Amino acid sequence: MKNINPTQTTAWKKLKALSEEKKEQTIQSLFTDDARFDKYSLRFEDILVDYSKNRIDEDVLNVLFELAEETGLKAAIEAMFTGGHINQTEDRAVLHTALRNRSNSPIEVDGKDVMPDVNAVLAQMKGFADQINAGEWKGYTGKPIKSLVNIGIGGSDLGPVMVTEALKPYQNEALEIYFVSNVDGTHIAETLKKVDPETTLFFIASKTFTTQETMTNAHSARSWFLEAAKDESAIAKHFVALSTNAEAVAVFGIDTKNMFAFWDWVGGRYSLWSAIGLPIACAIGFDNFEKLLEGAHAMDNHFKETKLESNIPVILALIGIWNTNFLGASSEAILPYDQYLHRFAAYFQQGNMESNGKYVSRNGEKVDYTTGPIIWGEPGTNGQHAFYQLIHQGTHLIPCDFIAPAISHNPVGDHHVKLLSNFFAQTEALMNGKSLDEVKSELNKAGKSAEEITKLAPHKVFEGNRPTNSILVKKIDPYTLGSLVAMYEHKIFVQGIIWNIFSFDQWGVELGKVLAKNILPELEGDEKVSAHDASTNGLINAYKSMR
Ligand SMILES: O=P(O)(O)OC[C@H]1O[C@@](O)(CO)[C@@H](O)[C@@H]1O
Repeated sequence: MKNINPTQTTAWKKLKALSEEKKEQTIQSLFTDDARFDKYSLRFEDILVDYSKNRIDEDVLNVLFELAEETGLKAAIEAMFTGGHINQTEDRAVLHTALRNRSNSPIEVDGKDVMPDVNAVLAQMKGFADQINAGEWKGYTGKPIKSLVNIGIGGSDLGPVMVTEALKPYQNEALEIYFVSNVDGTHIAETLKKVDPETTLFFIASKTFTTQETMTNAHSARSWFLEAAKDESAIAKHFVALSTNAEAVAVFGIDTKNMFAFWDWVGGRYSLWSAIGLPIACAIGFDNFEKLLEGAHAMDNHFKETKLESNIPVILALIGIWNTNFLGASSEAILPYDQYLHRFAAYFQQGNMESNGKYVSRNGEKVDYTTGPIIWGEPGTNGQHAFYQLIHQGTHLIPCDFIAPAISHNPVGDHHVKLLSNFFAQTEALMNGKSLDEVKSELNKAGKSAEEITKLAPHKVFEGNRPTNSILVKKIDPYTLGSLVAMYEHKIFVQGIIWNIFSFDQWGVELGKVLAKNILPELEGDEKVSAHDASTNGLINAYKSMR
């Protein structure tokens, strides 16, 4: 893989010049004819991606593709899919694509084809999920399992949460699924109120099986369970482990035959396709989990095989770079017009920000350009009543991805057409805005006086020219969701390559954890602490005086 400072490339310098040359250009002015939609939208099976409402034209896009070429994107894609150790700081391959490699073509890591192991775990997951769904997995009193509790955090939580919420229409109604992630005792306490130890199965989901929150919650769940079951032999019927760390699983007291393994070349935030996805497979059935894998695999093939100019993840990534590095955006909003997708943005907060929230480049130097954006978002239409004021009339440029299904799982009355009318209207409004003349004319028609118009008009003008992508899918089903998630994963990958950063480690999460471990024992007893700065000492001592 190349190791190029992107700002040193010819393309970057050209883009800089273009951004200067075109700084007065508006999106609206680019819609000189109807051809623009056809030219700047792409169809991938049941997914339509319309990127025409961006501040891009042919000049800009062509140079963005040159940037991708100059930074060695094609070779980087090949390196990932073929098991190269592209996660260089951890000396690991990055092969979440192997987990959904439905072609079963060999993929080697360090000379060994990983597909037999991948398929063995998938078979183990199928066997288990089928038993759970058939009510054949019995608890210690012989009752079938009816409550699933996943205990995990970060990538061991966000993916299963997002997918089971997104695919709730496909969930086995005989099963309830809960997720505990926060070490705050409230999370486990409130969850355990809802379940019965005789009919509850716990997934202890942790790649490392060392994460403080997860192990604390797991031990609390174990204690709660044994208060009822008494006999430790019952653990085997109610606890399974999803991990790469068999030794730690055994130490916890879970039989390793109840362990569903995955491997160090699966990043936590890319792990929902692995054993971490077992609660998904149990909740929606293994057949639907397989469709999720198939949808992601189809997008993998698109990403791997399609020329840059028609490659959806590449285009989304390049437009993101244009917005971030040349138009000054620092965040991106993901706005799904689908209530079932209410955790979709949260999932990609980790997926994107833990991957590209880096300020040191692949050659160990501090970058002199912006890298990963802040990702945020809420479902539409709720966001319209919360933060769209800023998106429309704030001082920040916030590129937005609008996502919507053409078909709802809940065709209640005229709800869906109203939802979609807002989905279509918002990107139109963000692009076209409303001019001062239009505002004055409206106020005039409303009978406002000249003085009132003068006072009010400036506040009612919408500058517009705010970039958006519209992603319209036929329906949020397992296959389509798989494709959508993979699409965003590959967008993140492309941006990491161009920004010349390592997207698959996460050293930035370590310092806080270490300091927390140092402080933990200091919170015992009543003696004052003085080992820290005045603020941290002050806070800890105030806490001690309050409790
Ligand atoms: O799955 P595990 O090993 O318990 O890690 C949980 C999460 O913690 C991290 O912050 C890494 O420490 C995320 O990258 C990861 O998804």
